[in-house]
Amino acid sequence: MAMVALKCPEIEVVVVDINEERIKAWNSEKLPIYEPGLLEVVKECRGRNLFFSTDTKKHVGEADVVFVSVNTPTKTHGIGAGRAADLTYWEGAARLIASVSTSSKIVVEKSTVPVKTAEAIGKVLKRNCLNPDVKFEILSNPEFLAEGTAMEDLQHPDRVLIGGSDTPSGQKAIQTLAEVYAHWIPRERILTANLWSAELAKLTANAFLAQRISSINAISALCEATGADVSQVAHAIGTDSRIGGKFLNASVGFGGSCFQKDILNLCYVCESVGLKEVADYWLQVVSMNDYQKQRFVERVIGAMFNTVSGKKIAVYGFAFKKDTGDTRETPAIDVCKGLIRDGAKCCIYDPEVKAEQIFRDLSAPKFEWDRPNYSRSQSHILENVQVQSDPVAAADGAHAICVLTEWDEFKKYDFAALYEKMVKPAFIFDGRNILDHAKLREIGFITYALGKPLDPFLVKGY
Ligand SMILES: NC(=O)c1ccc[n+]([C@@H]2O[C@H](COP(=O)([O-])OP(=O)(O)OC[C@H]3O[C@@H](n4cnc5c(N)ncnc54)[C@H](O)[C@@H]3O)[C@@H](O)[C@H]2O)c1
Ligand SMILES: O=c1ccn([C@@H]2O[C@H](COP(=O)(O)OP(=O)(O)O[C@H]3O[C@H](CO)[C@@H](O)[C@H](O)[C@H]3O)[C@@H](O)[C@H]2O)c(=O)[nH]1
Repeated sequence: MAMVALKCPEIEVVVVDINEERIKAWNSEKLPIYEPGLLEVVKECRGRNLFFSTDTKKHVGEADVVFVSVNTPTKTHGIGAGRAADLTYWEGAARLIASVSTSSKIVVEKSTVPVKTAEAIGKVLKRNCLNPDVKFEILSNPEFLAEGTAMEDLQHPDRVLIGGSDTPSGQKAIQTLAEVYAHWIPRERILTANLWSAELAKLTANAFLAQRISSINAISALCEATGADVSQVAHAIGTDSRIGGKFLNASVGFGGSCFQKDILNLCYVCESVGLKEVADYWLQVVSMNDYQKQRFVERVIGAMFNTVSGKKIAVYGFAFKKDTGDTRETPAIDVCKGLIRDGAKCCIYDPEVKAEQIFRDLSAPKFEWDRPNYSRSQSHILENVQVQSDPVAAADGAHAICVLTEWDEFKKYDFAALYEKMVKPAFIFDGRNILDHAKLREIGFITYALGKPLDPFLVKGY
């Protein structure tokens, strides 16, 4: 919405949220999320044609176009728990729109939703609006930005997708929204589709992207077993223009609020229409991701003589990727919990994630719909977690460093100095393959690089 305000000075944009704290932060110097370049844009537009308010009734009532971007998390209980999207917030927003509307509106689905949500929302809007002259046109306009690069993604998107109904009023609404984006996006990049295609395209895009990561992560395990190098394999296949080179970085696992949620949602939709085999196919992407996190934990414990009990392990990076403070579904949660379950003491450093957030994430029970064995109390977890604001202090007296986020600053650290402060043998487990492994070995570290030929120290029988 900040980008719309920036590019369309004649449009008044009001962001409303029921969360007062967040709106207060949006109106301050310290925004509620860290996203490079966002503060500058907000500062330029705020008070001009961009406003933040908790007065949902007033501003929704006055709007011609309402973008609904509320959260659509995975259901945690009831029918479809662990798979289906929880549409409570969406329905709440739709009821509010219906109750305050005195003029016709375009309602834009910006949240990621299951296919056919527009149909359900249409019914809620129609049945709850008291004024029979008010008409609602629903559009699906899924968002494809990635966190950490959001401003660049919004400024130069590969495409914008707008789905609407085939009726004349549906087509008119599509054109209205297309004109907003046409302020800065070339027309040929503004794609139109029917509602169901647009809704399904969003889930499919995330499923395909996540599938690439799970595929290369599966190959990373095979590389370690055979002496191949996953970076070389990824480069070799990525130069085939049919495959392409992006999203082939092997990692400790994908995280973020979207990939897992949206694949589970896709699987639920498949199951609901009787396509069990299709659901099983996509579910494997999530299972492979869980396997990769577990494999990393086992690698750490196995390398350190099968025991991490009482050992301090420095964890570098807690965010789910670099350049964000977001920790939703970050692989660091599962990895830290896995190490602590085996007795390790994790000392975590992340340049953007606050200590309260880390403690909250590690104390919350994971939604364990598929892993009943993990349902132990979380209290022992927190006793074994320390959060450090200094990476050197985090490594002081540690047996190992685990790199779990690809923050650029990690590459610049003085690892020789860190080595001096650590217990020997000192280990480094690079879950993002961002460090100079040859140099680390020269310093004396036992170095594990994901999907790369194993350090002789880690090979059985050495
Ligand atoms: N985060 C991303 O990078 C990203 C990218 C593409 C799509 N999406 C999708 O966008 C949606 C939102 O994601 P998010 O990460 O911003 O979630 P979020 O939980 O950070 O934010 C959602 C906000 O909606 C507010 N809200 C809930 N009900 C409301 C109501 N009735 N009226 C007004 N405000 C209400 C909440 O208070 C919250 O601040 C999800 O469907 C997500 O899948 C997110
Ligand atoms: O080669 C890669 C690329 C990414 N990742 C990991 O995958 C996760 C997701 O990364 P990314 O997709 O860059 O960030 P998100 O903000 O989750 O963005 C995804 O999810 C958004 C929400 O739906 C979509 O809008 C975006 O298009 C889609 O990329 C992160 O943990 C990354 O570290 C890898 O492990 N290897």
